[in-house]
Amino acid sequence: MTVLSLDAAHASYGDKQVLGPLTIRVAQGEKVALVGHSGAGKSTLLGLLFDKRRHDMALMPQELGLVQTLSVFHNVYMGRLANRSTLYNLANLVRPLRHEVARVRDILAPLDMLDKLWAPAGELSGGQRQRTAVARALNQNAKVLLADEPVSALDGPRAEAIMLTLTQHFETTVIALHDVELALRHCDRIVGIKDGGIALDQPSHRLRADDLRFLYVAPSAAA
Ligand SMILES: Nc1ncnc2c1ncn2[C@@H]1O[C@H](COP(=O)(O)OP(=O)(O)OP(=O)(O)O)[C@@H](O)[C@H]1O
Repeated sequence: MTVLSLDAAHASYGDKQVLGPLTIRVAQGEKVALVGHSGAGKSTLLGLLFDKRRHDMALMPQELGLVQTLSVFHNVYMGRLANRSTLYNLANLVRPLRHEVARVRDILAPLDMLDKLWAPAGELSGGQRQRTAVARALNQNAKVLLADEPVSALDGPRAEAIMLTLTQHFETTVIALHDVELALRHCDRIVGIKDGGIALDQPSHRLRADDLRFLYVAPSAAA
């Protein structure tokens, strides 16, 4: 069953077209990696996919979207805002409820972030901010994850562990990754973006890192 699709989609910023025409289908259960040079259009493609089904997908944008003045607890809790009433959310913002704190603690513990539960997001390192955004996505009631470089600020072993967590937790994932080795290890389909279009779309088991090298040669002047 197809859970995400675009048909001859385009994206422009001002009068500059940066993506398309582009057609893609993502089936339920697929773990897709978007790879390609910086500026190829991966984030733009994730944005188009998100616009198709905003209501029931978890999104981890590259800039993370954390509220800097709020604690890690509050930022992670926000993953569930849409599932609760405004009154409940307000009450929990002012005085966090014990079971909500327990749920967030359970998510943060394996991410090694428990000691930062009440730290403001603005006082975290880049890697800690990324793990907070991962926790917020895990706290969302969603089966599909769209993520833009979710582990770029993390060291090797932690990046591996979090990629494993994300691809196991969410039924379907589309993740933009600079690290092609990580993409090949954790995703079952590789979609290579080049100059605003799909230049490669293959199962990971048929590919090696060398096969993806052409995606990273200098983009054309139009990109
Ligand atoms: N807000 C914007 N205004 C104008 N142009 C933009 C904007 N955002 C992106 N672009 C342009 O659109 C193209 C695609 O950008 P996009 O961010 O989708 O690439 P990307 O593959 O995600 O890059 P990276 O790997 O560096 O995140 C680039 O040429 C970029 O300069």
